[in-house]
Amino acid sequence: MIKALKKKYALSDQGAKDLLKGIVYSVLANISLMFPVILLAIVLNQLLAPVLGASAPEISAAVYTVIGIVILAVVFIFHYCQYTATYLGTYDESARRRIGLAEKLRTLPLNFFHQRDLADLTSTIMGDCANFEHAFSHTVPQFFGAVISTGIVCIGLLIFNWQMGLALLWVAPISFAIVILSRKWQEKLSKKHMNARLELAEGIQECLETVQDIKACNQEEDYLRKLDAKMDAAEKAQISSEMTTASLLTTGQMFLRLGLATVIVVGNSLVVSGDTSLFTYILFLIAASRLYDPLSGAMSNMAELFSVQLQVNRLKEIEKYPEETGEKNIHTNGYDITFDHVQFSYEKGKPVLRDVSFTAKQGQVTALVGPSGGGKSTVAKLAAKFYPLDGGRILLGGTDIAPLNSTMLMKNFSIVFQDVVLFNNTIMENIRVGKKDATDEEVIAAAKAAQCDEFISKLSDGYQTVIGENGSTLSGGECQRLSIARALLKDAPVILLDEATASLDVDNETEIQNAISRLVKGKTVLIIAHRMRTVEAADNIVVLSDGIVAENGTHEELMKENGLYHRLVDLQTASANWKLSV
Ligand SMILES: Nc1ncnc2c1ncn2[C@@H]1O[C@H](COP(=O)(O)OP(=O)(O)OP(=O)(O)O)[C@@H](O)[C@H]1O
Repeated sequence: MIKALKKKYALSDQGAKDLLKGIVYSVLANISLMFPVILLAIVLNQLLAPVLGASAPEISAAVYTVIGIVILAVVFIFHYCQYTATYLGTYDESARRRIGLAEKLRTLPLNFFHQRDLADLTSTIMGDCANFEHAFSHTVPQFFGAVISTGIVCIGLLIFNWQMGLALLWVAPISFAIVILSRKWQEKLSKKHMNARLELAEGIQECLETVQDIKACNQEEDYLRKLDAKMDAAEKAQISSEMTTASLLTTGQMFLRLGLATVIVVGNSLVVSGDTSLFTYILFLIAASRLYDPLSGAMSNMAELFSVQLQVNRLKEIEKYPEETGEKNIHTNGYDITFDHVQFSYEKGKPVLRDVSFTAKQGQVTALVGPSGGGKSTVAKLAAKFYPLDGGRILLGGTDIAPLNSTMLMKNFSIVFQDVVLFNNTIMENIRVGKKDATDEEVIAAAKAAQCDEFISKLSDGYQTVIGENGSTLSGGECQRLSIARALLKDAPVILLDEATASLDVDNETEIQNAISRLVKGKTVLIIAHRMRTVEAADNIVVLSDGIVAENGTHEELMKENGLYHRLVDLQTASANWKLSV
């Protein structure tokens, strides 16, 4: 049972045990609610007996009072236990689930994050987990509790008097069938609603991230119109899903109440014919009022369970995603990076790299140049094993990186990306990301080498200044220098520089390049730069065009070849003389 609950609702061992405990206490709490009904039937039977000329056992008011108090105590105890088992258990499980998800995300390959949409992931981690909290505290135990306890009571009532039992219960299977048979329909509408909500979340996130550009292009109206359309779609999907569920549910619940009419009709005729006692009749009338409430509740819970199952499936998708594996002990013979007939595509059928082969030697600077979209950044990312290849091999010091553990492999790389990522933390900690155990002195030395010291000293709190989300309080060039400082601090044997000096002015660029020159001594350096001037001194230049290596050699060799590289240099020289004219 615990295993089945674990599997169905993606629970931990403890979570499944707590849920089972919650269900058992829900059953007991529901059954305990029948005790006052039985006591009431007995009291009514005794009160009405003289009026109706029937006989009933004489019980004193004191005895009824004592039994009443005992029943109240039992009801209270079971409800208290149900409350603690379901609510406390659920919140503990919720904490475990969130921590588990975070742990899982930590172990997933980078590929996963490139495949999944950020808004979708946020919605699973935040929204779905909050929905689970509600479902597992207010719905799941109550549903199973109501179904099991009323099932037991129904069996008892059928054994006690099968005719009256049938009159009371014939409606239940039909009512439940209305809700169960429409499950596929409800699920389809819930899915539609969920997708519309996700699209809206993506739209809002995109809007917040690009608010500057939207305003700069005077696109607010157009953008808000599109966002409005997404809101309308989400609203319509929600109304349609909820209205359908509510209509089906109300139909089922109304049908259930028909049972009261059949109890009255059948009970009347059985009492009149003398086939049943007045006590039985009264008992079934009261039972009808008590039994249909939990059954109605169970039907509502069932509808919520259908929708929760969709979210559980999304969670299971993350939990099932194969974790980052691979050899953790990495042995390489030096740090040459070799691309050996590499083929790669982001989307099936759309090749981005076709048969790319070259070697970036240790102790040398290898530059990747070429027209935009030629595949330079992709090559740099593949060198660090961000994605699996479609064909060919990438070797680090003669070792194929495909079977290696990415996290361990990454220890050999210092990377400065085009898009700098900074955290909403102090400058000191943002640089320290490069080397967790670096001393303050080491961090400051790296910052000085990356020409950061000057602007940092002008900030009110110096290295302790908090720089806002993704360095929002700094300029593009300052962010880039921090990212270079981070790479300098890491001091790994392989250095990937993707447009590392793109946001710097000429003075800064020269100084940073001096710093980088110190950093790269004896290392394998793969550098992507659009300014040909930056790569003239490179030991090897790989010209990538349309996913293939078009040319390969030193600046002088490539200039002699008079091919694509030559044309790119000419173009840049021409553009250097370009002036803005009005
Ligand atoms: N995450 C991605 N998903 C799908 N396609 C992508 C992705 N990243 C890049 N591409 C595509 O792959 C091709 C190569 O892109 P890449 O960024 O490697 O080129 P690049 O030479 O670095 O370009 P640029 O000089 O403009 O930065 C392009 O056609 C691009 O549209």
